[in-house]
Amino acid sequence: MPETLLDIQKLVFTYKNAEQTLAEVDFAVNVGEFVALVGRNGSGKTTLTRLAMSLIKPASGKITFQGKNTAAMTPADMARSIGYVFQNPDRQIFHDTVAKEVAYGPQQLGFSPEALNQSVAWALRMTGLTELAGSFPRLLSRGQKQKVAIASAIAMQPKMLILDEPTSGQDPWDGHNLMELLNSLNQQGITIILVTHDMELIAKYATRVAVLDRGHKVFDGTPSELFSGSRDIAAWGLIPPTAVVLGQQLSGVNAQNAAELVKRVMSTIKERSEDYA
Ligand SMILES: Nc1ncnc2c1ncn2[C@@H]1O[C@H](COP(=O)(O)OP(=O)(O)OP(=O)(O)O)[C@@H](O)[C@H]1O
Repeated sequence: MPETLLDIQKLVFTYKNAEQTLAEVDFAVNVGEFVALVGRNGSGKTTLTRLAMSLIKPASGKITFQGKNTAAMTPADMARSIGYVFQNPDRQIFHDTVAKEVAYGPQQLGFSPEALNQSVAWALRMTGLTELAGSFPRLLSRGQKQKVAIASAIAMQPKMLILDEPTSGQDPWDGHNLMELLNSLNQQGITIILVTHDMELIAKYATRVAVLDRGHKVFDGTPSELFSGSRDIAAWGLIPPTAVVLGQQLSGVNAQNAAELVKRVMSTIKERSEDYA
């Protein structure tokens, strides 16, 4: 039996003077999963993660973490178990060196000096920041700042990491490096929830995808189920990865005919880029 880490049941949330943002959402995450949380802008993804962190409280419904009800827990309590990485790393960087920044969280949690040193060294090593330990974080590139935010989160030895659109605004190389980092953290046992609009990343890295649409969870399954063509994902504001569209459009092409294959691939890519231009 997989062990449930985060269990969200029948969660309802409404911002003041607004329409209902989340409507009876059920969402459970097991130990070791790499779950993508997707959906069009305003579908409620960030709200759901903020509820999981106890940054806001639901109108009704229940959230448990490792079987414990989080209703009376504060964000500081939740930070012991879940590392949260904001979309904009500038929102969570305050100290004048990378090392001090990464050490702040575990210091607040009361790590012993030895555990603190070990944890900070591990977090810097995992994120490739060891050489930048003495650097001023605000002068780093966006990709490096994002890694500082992740190092700060993992230095607290969380069971789970929640990242809200960490690759948005990054160049493809930084985005790729970041996903490889998340993949290796996941392989080291950290459960991951990734909020993203990037279907290519989901197809490559996620073990499961949950789709929110106007505050309702409308899909929860594997990336291959989501992209199998059996669901109208465009109605949820999602665009399938290029490889999936190619696979669907090229079925029946004789793969031994390389020239024809290349021609069809190129024209499909061109059509898609015109569709979404
Ligand atoms: N502080 C707030 N007060 C009032 N309404 C809010 C607040 N924050 C978000 N909302 C509204 O709640 C809805 C869900 O927002 P949320 O940020 O959770 O969506 P999202 O799926 O994360 O969107 P995006 O992909 O754009 O980040 C939206 O309609 C948004 O305008």
